[in-house]
Formats: sequence, structure tokens, C-alpha cells
Amino acid sequence: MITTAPPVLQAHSLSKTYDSAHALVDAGLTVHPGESVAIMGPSGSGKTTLMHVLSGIIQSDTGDVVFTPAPGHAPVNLATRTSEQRARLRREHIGFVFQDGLLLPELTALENVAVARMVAGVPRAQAQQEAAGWLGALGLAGYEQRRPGQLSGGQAQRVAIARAQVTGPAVVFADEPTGALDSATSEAVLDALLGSTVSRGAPLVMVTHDEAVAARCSRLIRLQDGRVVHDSAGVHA
Ligand SMILES: Nc1ncnc2c1ncn2[C@@H]1O[C@H](COP(=O)(O)OP(=O)(O)OP(=O)(O)O)[C@@H](O)[C@H]1O
Repeated sequence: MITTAPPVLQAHSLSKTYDSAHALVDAGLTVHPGESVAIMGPSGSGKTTLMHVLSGIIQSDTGDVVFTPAPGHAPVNLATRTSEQRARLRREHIGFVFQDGLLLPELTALENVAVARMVAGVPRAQAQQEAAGWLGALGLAGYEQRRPGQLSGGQAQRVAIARAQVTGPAVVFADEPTGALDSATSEAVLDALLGSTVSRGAPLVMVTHDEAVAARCSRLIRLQDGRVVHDSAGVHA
């Protein structure tokens, strides 16, 4: 019997206007398990806004974002949820990796990752064990007690990836995750990011300005003036 997993995200008719800026104009995107989606477009084309709407950080003026946190879980329309409900969904089911990692400088690598589980109520010892597992999987065994200032840019980004993955999120969003890295380090971080998401079925949605990074993804979306003007999957908004 063939079973088709439901989309993790189904967004349509998304529009968002800031004062006079049309950040999103009738944009839509459906993301399936195991996809890696690169979002590209000129500065100001709406990439960050789209990612923030898809992840429930902000809400669009129109449209729906239907998120299915796990197969069998009831779909949730982020457009109708309060900011507290969306924050909880993000904490429990969505991972983020940003350009500069945003690690807490006073915490060790292990604590930076473990804290993502502890805020969900997981006891410290268990959270640290899970964190150590992810650091090891990302090639950082032996670096657990280093603080971010004692790590290279690529190592710090892998800690940020471990922190994003430790909660087992249904989807991972990355905003220029390799933007601050040289090309060899960027390649290794991208391997870690793709390997840790897509391989376990969670889609990766990544904003990038780098064509080489986008070429590693299974799908490319291009935005222009807030509109999806190209989708390599052939599905337009
Ligand atoms: N909080 C805000 N207040 C006012 N205007 C905003 C805000 N956020 C975004 N915008 C505007 O919305 C449009 C889209 O911005 P967005 O940050 O989504 O673009 P982007 O493609 O991510 O750009 P970049 O590549 O430069 O990061 C721009 O015209 C921007 O100035």
C-alpha cells in the first residue's frame, strides 16, 4: 500500500503590506516532507517576510498557513492562532538556523543545545544527553564545553544546527545559514544542515543569496516584488 505523507506546510494567498511596501503579494508555497527549498530573490523581494509568515513569527494580512507538525497530528492554521499559540508551536515543532548562529555567548556548546529541550520541560540531564548526541552527529564530539567565542564560524553554525534539530522539529528554517562562512566551510555546514533535516524527512526551507547553496537544494523558489515568480517544482502560487 502506498501512503502519501501530508504536506508539512500549505500556504496560499499570502499578502503582507508594511506602510507602502508590498512585502508579499498573493504568494503561496506547499512544502512536503524531505524537501529542501531554497528561497532566492533580490534584496527587498520578500524572502525574510515569507519565511517569517511560514514559521508563524509574523502573520500575513491575508491568506492561510496550514502547518502539520507530525503525520496524524491535526493541521494547524497559523493565520488563526494567537502569538502565544504560534510561539509554542515554534518552540515544539519548528527549528531555526540564522546567519550568525545566535548562540548564547555565556553558555557552552552543550548548554546552548540542551537549553532548547529544557525550555520544553525536559530534565537537564536528559536534555544534555540528547544535546551531546546531536553535537556528536554533527562532528563536534569533544567541543561540548567550549563557549561560542572558542569555536570557529563553521563549528558555531553546526552547534546552531544541533540546537535547531534537538527538538526533532517538523521543519527547519534557515536564513542565510552560510552567509558568513568561506566556501569550504559553507559546504561542510550545508552538508550538516541537509544531512540532519532531509535525511530524517523534515523539510528544510532556506533563504540564500548564493546560487551554489541553492543548487544543493531539491527545489528553488524565486521571489520578485513579493510574488513567487519561479518554482522549480512547477507549482506556482
Ligand atoms: N518591519 C518592517 N517594517 C517596514 N517595512 C518592512 C519591514 N520588514 C520588511 N519590510 C519591507 O518589506 C519588503 C520585503 O522585505 P524582506 O525583508 O522580506 O525582503 P528580503 O527579500 O528578505 O530582503 P534582503 O535580501 O535584503 O534581506 C521590503 O520593501 C522591506 O523594506
